[in-house]
Amino acid sequence: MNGNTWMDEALCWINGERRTLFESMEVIDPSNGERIGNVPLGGAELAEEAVTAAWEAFPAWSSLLPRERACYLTRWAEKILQHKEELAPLLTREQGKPLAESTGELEVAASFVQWYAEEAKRVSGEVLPPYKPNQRITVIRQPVGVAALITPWNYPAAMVTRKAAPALAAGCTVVLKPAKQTPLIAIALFRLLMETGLPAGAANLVTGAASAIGEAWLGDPRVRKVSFTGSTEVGKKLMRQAADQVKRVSLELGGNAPAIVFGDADLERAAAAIADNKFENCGQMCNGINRIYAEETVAEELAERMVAKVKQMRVGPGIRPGIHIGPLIHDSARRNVHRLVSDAVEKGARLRTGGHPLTEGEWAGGSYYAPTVLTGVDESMDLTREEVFGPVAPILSFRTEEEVVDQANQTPYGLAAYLFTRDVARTHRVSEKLEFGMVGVNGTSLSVPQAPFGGIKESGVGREGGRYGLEEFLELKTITAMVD
Ligand SMILES: NC(=O)c1ccc[n+]([C@@H]2O[C@H](COP(=O)([O-])OP(=O)(O)OC[C@H]3O[C@@H](n4cnc5c(N)ncnc54)[C@H](O)[C@@H]3O)[C@@H](O)[C@H]2O)c1
Ligand SMILES: O=C[C@H](O)CS(=O)(=O)O
Repeated sequence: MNGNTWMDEALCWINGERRTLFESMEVIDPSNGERIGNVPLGGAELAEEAVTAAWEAFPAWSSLLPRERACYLTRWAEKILQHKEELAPLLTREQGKPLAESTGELEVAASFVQWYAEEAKRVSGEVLPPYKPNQRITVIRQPVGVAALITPWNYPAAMVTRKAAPALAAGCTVVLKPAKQTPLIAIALFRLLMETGLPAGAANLVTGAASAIGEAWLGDPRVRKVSFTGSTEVGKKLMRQAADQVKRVSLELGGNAPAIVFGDADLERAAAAIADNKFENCGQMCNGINRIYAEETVAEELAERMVAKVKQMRVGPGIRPGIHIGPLIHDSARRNVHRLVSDAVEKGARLRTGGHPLTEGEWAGGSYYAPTVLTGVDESMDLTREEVFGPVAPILSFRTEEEVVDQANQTPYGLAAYLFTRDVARTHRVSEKLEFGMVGVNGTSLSVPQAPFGGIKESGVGREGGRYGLEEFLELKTITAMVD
């Protein structure tokens, strides 16, 4: 099966069947601006139809034995891995990331499904000690109900499975809306899910107008849960809409991650880990480093090591072998990145490499930006407060541990933070003081199936991953019985 076949069948999935509409919307390849496909332009009506299918499927799906639900998920994971080489070019074409990153993302996507297939079997309750004679207090866990899942464009495969797998494992049925920039990989993953023989209606996918679909789902009392990954702005809107019916919410929103490099750190290790994180997916990662604080004594050496690494990175169409950095998702994202870099330079930052759009030759038509390292950055510059979401590494310097922890925490966001040091006591001291949901120490890899992923403050509520991610789709029920 080739990539075109996946695109030819780019339709919604409702009640186990493919659905199309007369109206459609285009999917654009960000590496050259060309149209690569069309998907249905769904709205409130289709959204409601999807909820009806999920609502009707819920009693049977939630009544299956956990090990039966696990079988569908295991088959789904196997199919994703079996097809990853065909799906990776599809992901790259609509999202832009290099082919190796797309393959890696599909492996991660499958790992969430596999992990939740196992975890489905471990949902259990508790028997509590009685307060009165002959009293039996039992706590059970039950699926929340129909769950609405809204996914972003930056990790369009992994975010689908990080939400859908725990929801289905818990016994929820789902309606999912992928981002308009990257619906094709979500549709392909759903096709594989349907091929597992999943009962009709247990999982439904709608593409189209985000706010119309969102309003239909948030206003529908049959939907009991919404799980969203994307911008803080949209997350807040969904939270307000969810309040009307007190729906459960999980929000994974923006970040402004600091990376703190202390003078005693292994600088080569720090530079490599920071560069890997910062330039992955062209810097479009919610837990991507946004501010690099280097202790004054090592700031210049860290900058030189970073610049040397960045200069070796090849920018181009992700589909081509040997490319390290693809295009940004669209031109307005590129304009935003350039606005932030220009503001920093105007306010005195030193451009060490990059700092401009790439528009000529092989870059023509795509939204490419030269990977950038800036030194002499300070807090007056907008890029230290806003999420850059692009291939830009801004380096600030600091003198004391107290000062840098305070600066790192000066943000309304609280998703991820990183620190590099050889001092074990400092590792614990600083990790505990950082006001973020996740802290990486001497490394930047945070997203694994077994660990909770998520933020505090305006970076979101709830967690994905691990048994915590499953809890998001379960309700506790206390049964207190008198047995005399
Ligand atoms: N946390 C993350 O992983 C993440 C992912 C993507 C974008 N972002 C942040 O968001 C910024 C803007 O990106 P974006 O505009 O694509 O994000 P976005 O929040 O607009 O989109 C994310 C998802 O929400 C949907 N959506 C948008 N408006 C909606 C509404 N009113 N109701 C229901 N669903 C709605 C989108 O269609 C998409 O599926 C980025 O620059 C970045 O800062 C963060
Ligand atoms: O961008 C947000 C994602 O959650 C990043 S990751 O796939 O978890 O690394």
